[in-house]
Amino acid sequence: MPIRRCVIITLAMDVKEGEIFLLKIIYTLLFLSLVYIGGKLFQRFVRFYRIRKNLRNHWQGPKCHWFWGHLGMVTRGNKDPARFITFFTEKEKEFPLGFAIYPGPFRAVLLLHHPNIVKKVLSASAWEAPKNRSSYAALVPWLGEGLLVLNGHQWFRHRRLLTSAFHFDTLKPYVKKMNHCGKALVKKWSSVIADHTSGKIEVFQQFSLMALDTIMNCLLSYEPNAQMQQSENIYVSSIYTLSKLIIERGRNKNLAMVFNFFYKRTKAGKDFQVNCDKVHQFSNTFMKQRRNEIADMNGNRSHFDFLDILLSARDTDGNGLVDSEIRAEMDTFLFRGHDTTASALSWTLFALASHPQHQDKCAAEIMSVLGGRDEVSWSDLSSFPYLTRCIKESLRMYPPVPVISRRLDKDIGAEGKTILKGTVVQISIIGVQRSELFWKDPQTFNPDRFTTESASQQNHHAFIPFSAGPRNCIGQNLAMNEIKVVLAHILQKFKLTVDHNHKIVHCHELIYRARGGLYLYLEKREDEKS
Ligand code: HEM
Repeated sequence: MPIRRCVIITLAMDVKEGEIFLLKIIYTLLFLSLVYIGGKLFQRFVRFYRIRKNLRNHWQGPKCHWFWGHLGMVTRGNKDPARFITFFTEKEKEFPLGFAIYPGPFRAVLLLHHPNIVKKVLSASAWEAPKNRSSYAALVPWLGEGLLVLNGHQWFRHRRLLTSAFHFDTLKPYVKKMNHCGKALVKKWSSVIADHTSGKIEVFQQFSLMALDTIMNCLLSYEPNAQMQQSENIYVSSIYTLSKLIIERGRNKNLAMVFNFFYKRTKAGKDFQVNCDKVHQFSNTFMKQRRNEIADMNGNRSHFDFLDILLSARDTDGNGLVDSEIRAEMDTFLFRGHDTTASALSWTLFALASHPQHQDKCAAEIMSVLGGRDEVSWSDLSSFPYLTRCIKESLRMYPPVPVISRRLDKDIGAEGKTILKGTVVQISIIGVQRSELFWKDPQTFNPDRFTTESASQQNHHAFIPFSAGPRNCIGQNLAMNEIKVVLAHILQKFKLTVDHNHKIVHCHELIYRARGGLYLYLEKREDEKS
């Protein structure tokens, strides 16, 4: 007798009619669930097969293993961290539009570095080309569902509610706070060097703390004084621990660490959770305190910052953001608003230190505009054309965010090719900005690429450090203002030179940074020595 019939008969001997009926329903549901899961898996496989076939037929890529693909080519924990940067830039001659890579048997990614195709993807609506959430997976437990990772209607709602926080009227009073933090940095650096001697500093760490002071001061009207007391402030030390843990997780050779399920069980994963809790506690407490302040003053608060806007923003139905959404935005903006700016400041100063002729021109421009004042005003910001060109050239060569990722939700065609719905696309900002097809001598630092005349002849999507289209960087004006103010303070006082004994290891870890630090020598400017 077949086993199935035998089981049914045995069951039938012990159970009543009603129970048999119930069992039949359970078995049917189980069977239907299996069919559903199988169908979904089959559907996914068919979609992946179509995408892979399209990529194989129309988008060439570097040679790879027939089954494992390029797994191992860009491996985690690669011994050469600069490999990641070169990987994005060196394939351009071979594949001028972009190329496909297969990081394993069931994954396919299309890397784009041609401005015309990049334009098509970036100008697609946020629904047609949503963010690829898996590229932000490690950040989500910390940052929550903020603007950076949201998609669809939620993203649209948040972006609309937050846009007024970056209008010029809101940004204007921030310049005073930027001056304050820039001056504190100069004071700190002055103490590093004794008169007529030179001092060595690691700029990434210095700018990171300064940018954190600035962003918290601007957005929350709170100064943690991170520049002076990094380890004493729980919030500051926690976000440094979190960044460090995320970077270490990215370097970890153990592939299982990609999955939150395994990572959460490790010591590092538990440490990560403890620090996430501390950061969230800070944001929650701060938010509640501000609510009380607003209530105490019957809404008559004298200053209006980002947090005030978060708390008071209402959509057309009169609904505002709930506490968890406000906290996610606070955490997102404080994190995203400091590390990127610190990277931009570090690389610009490095570029100027490597090219003294440009550094001197910037310093002369700053001194002529400020005329001895030690405060940069809002109107001064548009009076530094040479400095602005140098900053842009640095953002071209060393984009703080070198790559961004999308998962297409519709077919997109460009340059005679089609990218199918469902394809994961990586836009190589660094590849576009160092393309030999669009930039003459792309590896040379040349600020004159950004004169009004040269810029007008350039393909607009060949320079996208802040991305472009509906999901461009909401904080770009704030960032540019801060970079100008801080560099004006530094270059007015100091002359910088490169430490040629220290090898610079370029890498992409959360942002474009130098592994092991970026060291420069400081010297007081001649006119400052007297
Ligand atoms: C030099 C400094 C900066 C650079 C190079 C930069 C670059 C970028 C890039 C490339 C994106 C697109 C990311 C993607 O599509 O995945 C982006 C988005 C974003 N940036 Fe920035 N950023 C900078 C400064 C800032 C600052 C100061 C803030 C906050 C005050 C900020 C907040 C954001 C947010 C919230 C998004 C997500 C916007 C959205 O999806 O609607 N960024 N940034």
